[in-house]
Amino acid sequence: MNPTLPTRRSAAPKARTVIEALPWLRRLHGKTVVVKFGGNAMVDDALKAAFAEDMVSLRYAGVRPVVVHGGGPQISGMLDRLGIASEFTAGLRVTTPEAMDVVRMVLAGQVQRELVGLINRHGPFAVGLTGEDAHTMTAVRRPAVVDGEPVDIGLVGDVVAVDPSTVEALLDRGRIPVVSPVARGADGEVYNVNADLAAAALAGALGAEKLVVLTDVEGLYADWPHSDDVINRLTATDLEALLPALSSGMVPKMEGCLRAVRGGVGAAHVLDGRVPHSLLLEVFTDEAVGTTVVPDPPPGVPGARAEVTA
Ligand SMILES: Nc1ncnc2c1ncn2[C@@H]1O[C@H](COP(=O)(O)OP(=O)(O)O)[C@@H](O)[C@H]1O
Ligand SMILES: CC(=O)N[C@@H](CCC(=O)OP(=O)(O)O)C(=O)O
Repeated sequence: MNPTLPTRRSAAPKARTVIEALPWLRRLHGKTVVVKFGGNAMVDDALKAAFAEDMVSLRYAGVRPVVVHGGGPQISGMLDRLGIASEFTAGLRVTTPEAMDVVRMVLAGQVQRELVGLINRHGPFAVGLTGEDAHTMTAVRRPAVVDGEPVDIGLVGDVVAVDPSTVEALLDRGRIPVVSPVARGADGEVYNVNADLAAAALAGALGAEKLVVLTDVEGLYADWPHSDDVINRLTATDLEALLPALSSGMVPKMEGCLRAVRGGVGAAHVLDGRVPHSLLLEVFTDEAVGTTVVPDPPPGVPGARAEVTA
């Protein structure tokens, strides 16, 4: 017998994986999935390449993937190199006009270009744009809220309107849009938008099936930083109750998940982007990974309670 041919025993687990994926493939065919790739998850070249491969796999599987990328650490690195001070308030960067130039340059000129290049190694799929392009995202200046009080943090915007038609036209042509979280203001300013909130706004406007947020932790920890028990699943109401207790980068991330499911997105998932292909595991298998936020059940239907696993 040829030793390189798979035996019955070795082929079975692979076949099971394919069989498990079939109902998910059917359910997600033609559906839009918005994937937020956080700057902290872009830790090495192999992970970035695996991410690009996953986007192309989704596309070949008949899903319409849209990427919204972050780049917080990359912006901080460039600001440091240029000797420009930077600080965060409630998870949002205090953005002076000088810092805004750097934000725009790093997001649109560096991080977005790199992801577009990595995806396009597999074919002519990725097209980069920012929220400014064709008025895709319009923002208004937003203060941060600290202890219930608004604090001015400069040119930071909250997306108040999304015109998804450009992104939809790209998806209709089989492209993979890669969107930088920079938005135009109706007041003529350009605003720095947190990428989680930009992804949530776009997912809602596109009527996406899922928002998937790839970050540098396994999910939402129930008692961070004291323990690493991950909350597996929670409803929008459960999450709303938790929001005031959250800190740093998790504030906009979970606010984004809440806005997405309240805005009509089927579910929002926070996954560990440091684990190669965790996205495919979430999308195409029964495996419960990371934290899933689901819309509230309709009145009269018992809802799933928040579930925590160690
Ligand atoms: N409850 C929590 N669960 C998990 N991480 C938390 C929590 N609260 C704060 N964090 C912090 O939030 C970080 C993720 O947010 P952020 O640094 O903005 O990542 P990204 O670049 O992916 O948007 C984690 O690395 C962790 O340090
Ligand atoms: C207002 C605000 O904070 N904007 C973010 C935009 C990038 C971002 O959100 O990147 P991550 O997803 O990697 O954190 C910033 O300037 O860092």
